[in-house]
Amino acid sequence: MTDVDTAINVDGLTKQYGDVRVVESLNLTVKQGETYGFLGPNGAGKSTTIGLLLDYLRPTSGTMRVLGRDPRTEVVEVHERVGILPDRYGLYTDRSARQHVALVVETKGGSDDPKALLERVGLGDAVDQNAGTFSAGMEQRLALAMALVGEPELLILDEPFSGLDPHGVRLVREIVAEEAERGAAIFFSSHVLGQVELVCDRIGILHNGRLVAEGTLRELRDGAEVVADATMEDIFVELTDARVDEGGDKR
Ligand SMILES: Nc1ncnc2c1ncn2[C@@H]1O[C@H](COP(=O)(O)OP(=O)(O)OP(=O)(O)O)[C@@H](O)[C@H]1O
Repeated sequence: MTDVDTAINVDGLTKQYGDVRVVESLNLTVKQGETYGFLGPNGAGKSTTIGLLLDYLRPTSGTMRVLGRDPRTEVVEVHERVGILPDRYGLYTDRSARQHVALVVETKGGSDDPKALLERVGLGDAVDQNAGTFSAGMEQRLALAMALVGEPELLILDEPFSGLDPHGVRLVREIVAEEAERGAAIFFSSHVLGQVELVCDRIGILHNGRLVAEGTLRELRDGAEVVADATMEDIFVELTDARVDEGGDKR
């Protein structure tokens, strides 16, 4: 597969802190236009992987390509073309939602209408409200609007359902589907397994920094020795618990 066909390509990626490898020999490919769910228990290494892809962190070893570019040497080009919802983001308490989105539009040199993007994420009534007055769910919706600026070729979303009520969860799922329909690749981490099951083309399960399973829901079901109608949660528990038992400890 050439770089043109791949949104993300990771080869032998390792991140080590002291003696502890939090991401270990990770190989991962996300195709153009694909929706890929990146799952794993708390501390599995999902945010670290995302941090490496976006050059927030530097790997110990391994190579990466994001939209054909090396994030270590071409970070500006990568960030221009990727819509990012990080796990932790800082909002300006004294700036409105509109100002936040406008800032991203300006940075990316785009022409999006901030109000339209905010309406899309359900913040139509809070366009000119300061982010300092926002609830956690409203902050998450604003961060998503910022990620959507410029119709990015790739969306990297770290826990996009975090803090959202059921309406918000459904909205994010619909937005992910719409973005995929437009042709964007979407790589997102999540613990909301029912939603992952509904929107992802492929799913990767990370455990203790290693990819322990990858494939379509059907392929994961077949590989996990679970019943035929097993849910994503059944598969997740089976795959990640088994590994803990094998290893004997849960770091
Ligand atoms: N700066 C650091 N120094 C040492 N260890 C770190 C550092 N940053 C992260 N870790 C460890 O790396 C591991 C992976 O963390 P990471 O945040 O990537 O997990 P995650 O899969 O995103 O978890 P969660 O689902 O809880 O968000 C954890 O054990 C964490 O304690």
